[in-house]
Amino acid sequence: MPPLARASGKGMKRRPKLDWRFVQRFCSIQRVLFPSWSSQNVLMLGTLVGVTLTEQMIIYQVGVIPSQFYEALSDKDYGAFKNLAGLAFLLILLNSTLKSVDQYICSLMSVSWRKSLTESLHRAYFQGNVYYTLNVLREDIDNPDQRISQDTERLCKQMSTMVSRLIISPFTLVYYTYQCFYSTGWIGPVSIFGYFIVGTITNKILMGPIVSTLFEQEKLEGDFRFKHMQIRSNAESAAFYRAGKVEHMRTDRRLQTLLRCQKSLMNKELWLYIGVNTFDYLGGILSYIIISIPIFSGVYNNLSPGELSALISKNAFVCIYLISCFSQLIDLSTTLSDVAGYTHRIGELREVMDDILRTRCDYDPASGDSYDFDSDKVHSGPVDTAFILDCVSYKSPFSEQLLVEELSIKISQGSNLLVVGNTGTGKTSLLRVLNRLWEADSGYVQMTTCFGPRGILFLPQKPYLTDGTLREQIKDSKSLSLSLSLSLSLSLSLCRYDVLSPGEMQRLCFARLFYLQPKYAVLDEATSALTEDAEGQMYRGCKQLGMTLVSLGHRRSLEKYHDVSLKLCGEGRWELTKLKQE
Ligand SMILES: Nc1ncnc2c1ncn2[C@@H]1O[C@H](COP(=O)(O)OP(=O)(O)OP(=O)(O)O)[C@@H](O)[C@H]1O
Repeated sequence: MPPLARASGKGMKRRPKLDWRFVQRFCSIQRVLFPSWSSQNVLMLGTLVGVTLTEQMIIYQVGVIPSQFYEALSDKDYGAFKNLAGLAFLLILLNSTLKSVDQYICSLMSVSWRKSLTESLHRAYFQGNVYYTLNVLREDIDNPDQRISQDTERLCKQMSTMVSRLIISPFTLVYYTYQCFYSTGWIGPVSIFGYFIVGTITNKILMGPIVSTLFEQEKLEGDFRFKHMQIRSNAESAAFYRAGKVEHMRTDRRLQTLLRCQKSLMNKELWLYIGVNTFDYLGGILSYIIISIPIFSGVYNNLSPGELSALISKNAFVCIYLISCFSQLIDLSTTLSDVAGYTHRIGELREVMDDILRTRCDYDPASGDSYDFDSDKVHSGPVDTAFILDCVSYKSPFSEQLLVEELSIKISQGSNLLVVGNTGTGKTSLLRVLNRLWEADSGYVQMTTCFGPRGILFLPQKPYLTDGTLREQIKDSKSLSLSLSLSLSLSLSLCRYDVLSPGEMQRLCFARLFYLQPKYAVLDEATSALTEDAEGQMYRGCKQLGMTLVSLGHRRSLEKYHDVSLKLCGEGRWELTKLKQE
């Protein structure tokens, strides 16, 4: 099967836009945020609808109070004025409380959405080897880490700022359209709807280029952060190379590219802001134009000046509020363009992760299940065998040249295998194929023993230590059958890569192995940083614990711990020889 990387169509990538694809990706994200009617997010949204509806009722009451003030003042009715002032004060207090509760629920929802979306992305990212394929083999997805951490957070925040305005819009639009029609006849609602349609079309045109530029800006933001992370995690090596000057230049270059993109985004946003602000101010004038029509056509000629001012005040409120409902929707276009950019980035990541899972050769399209190396489920085969390779050919993902051709070998209990060969001949790649990180080009690979303590463990060339205490790295020190001359005590709180020497890290990996005591240990130059004495101690330890070893290495000293040698000779050739035991 061809490597996944070749399946990734770099050239087929479409520019992210506010299109049907956006709608599909947005809806698929909503299904993650609102998985069922009884989910917490749905309940929060329901509460928000309740709060905003009550808020709108109060706003209406507050809005019509000025017209009642006009009436009370023109009638010089002190009692009515006093009651109105008290009522206005109470309503305003209630309104501000409800508005704050509304904002509070929106913030809570943003956090809750982030939790649901990030957890769902994590589930896919850490399933099988998706994180490996995504970071190492796929070129079509930039900065997955940034998409999961920053873009998700921003998407949820922007959506939460939109939600309370959006969910209430249908109610306010219907209600105020009716009120507007009641006061001004058909001319009011028709002109306001026309104004909204023109505003929406204009903003849609202005938003187009913003979505793709925002997408690009987020990519460059990730690249810039990655550069700093690279320096942070390789600070010592960089310092030995005196790489400060070069790295300074390269990091500045990334910053400049990012800032150029940010400026271009701002230039595009300027036109959108001009559009949005023009529609906002036009909206303010439009309400008076609408009200003027029945007044100048003599509809209200029979009213006294006091009644007319009260009516103008009430009508003005209704029209202005309806226009402001539409203006708010138009204002959302800047937020919507952000939401579209982030939706595309997260949607694309989800699609690629699904694709990786689907294209795995162990994926069963009928059941949707995939063979999981983390579980105890393994292909059936002889009990005393770890791997069976039959006519296996493999190559690196971005090359057409086969590293090894038609390799047939059985790795069985008690037969320790040493894999040797020049640099780049495909030794580690063989382990990648065995571990199903890479798919073989042809042939048949079978792992007949489970991965884990009772089965097979891999010790990669570059030791992997997670965050946590030293004890957590090896689980417990009690089973160490060899004294590990680690210069660090077990109380060390954080065991990071830059604290331990490469030799100490390799010893720690062996400590893990001695603790877990697998049946098979696959060691990729696992003792390259140790002295021959220490190497001997480690290998003897493994043998005492009954492990069968598959080692990769250049040292001749390794031969005495193995029974068979597989030499990779380059250009696809290989040789299998029996080793003489001392
Ligand atoms: N992720 C990758 N993407 C593309 N090519 C890769 C990748 N990893 C390794 N290769 C290429 O595959 C070839 C074999 O690499 P491999 O790591 O198997 O070499 P090796 O025999 O283990 O070498 P060494 O003795 O230095 O460890 C090399 O040419 C390497 O550049």
